[in-house]
Amino acid sequence: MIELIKKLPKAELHLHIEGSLEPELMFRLAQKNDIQIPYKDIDDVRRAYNFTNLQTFLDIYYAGANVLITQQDFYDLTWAYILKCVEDNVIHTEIFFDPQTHTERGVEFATVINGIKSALADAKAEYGISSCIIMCFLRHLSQDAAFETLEAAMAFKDDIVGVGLDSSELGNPPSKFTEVFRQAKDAGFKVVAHAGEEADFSYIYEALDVLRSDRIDHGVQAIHSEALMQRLKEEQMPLTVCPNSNIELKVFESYQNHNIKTLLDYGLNVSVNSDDPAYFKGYINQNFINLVENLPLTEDDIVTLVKNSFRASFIDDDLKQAYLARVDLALQ
Ligand code: HPA
Ligand SMILES: [Zn+2]
Repeated sequence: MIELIKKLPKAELHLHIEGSLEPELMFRLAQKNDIQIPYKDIDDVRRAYNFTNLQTFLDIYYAGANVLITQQDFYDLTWAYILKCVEDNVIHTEIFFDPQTHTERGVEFATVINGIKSALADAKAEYGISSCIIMCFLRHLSQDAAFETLEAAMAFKDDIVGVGLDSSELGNPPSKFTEVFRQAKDAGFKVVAHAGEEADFSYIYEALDVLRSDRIDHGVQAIHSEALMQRLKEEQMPLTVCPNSNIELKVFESYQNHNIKTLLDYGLNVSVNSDDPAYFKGYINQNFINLVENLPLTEDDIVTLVKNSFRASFIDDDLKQAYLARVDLALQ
């Protein structure tokens, strides 16, 4: 099973680039940029990665992102993630970035996106890895702040495929951002939103009906509504599930209790993703491995999860078919 996981080409659809900042790079950048971080060494950092819910993680994640200052920093961050993609056989990746985490500290929008973009161009040239960029609005901030971010993004419209919604979910429902998502969708951006990670399934309905979401990030709380499950199945609405994240943030008590197999058996379009791999103990293959070691997933289930990652991606249909054929080829 583990051999199968490793040999299958995959797409990753739910990856926060700031969440791929490994402690080693965090230390190097902190030193170079003369930024204080509250850790004395790498072991100390790893000890701090002990979360009780989403917010306890976010506090540490935003503090870590403070070390990112220059375009080269964002390049190095992205390039380090690309090397993990090579290792894990990820051939297409759709990465999130949080512009407000950086612009609030005085780092220019252009600095961030140009660093990410040039690493992704090199990933294509060097390894043939395709990618796209999704910009997330921080939901703990106001809709006005999201509008400012959307305006800044318009200068990079061709570099950004979609907009998303992340950060503190509870108390910040999708409907807080109705107008800015309407404008983004009308401007031609794809729409995704974190919904039903910690908050209840009503947030998933809002993401679908109010934001006109093309995918739901996480979405695991859908399980509590039969009507919603039926709808997600009928529409084949993708859920980008992140098992390690859900365990580390205590959304489920253990891998044995994770509902991904139930969602899959129901006929939903679920995929496996790493979310914030530097913080949640592993990249995409490790997420798959943790699942197969704890749940009765079959080889066919693994293939379905992997194919779903391509089906749910924002690439054009021809490339999608080509990638699905590569999965079949790897199975021969
Ligand atoms: O899992 C997450 N949920 C919400 N916001 C986030 N920002 C990074 N990771 C996450
Ligand atoms: Zn996420």
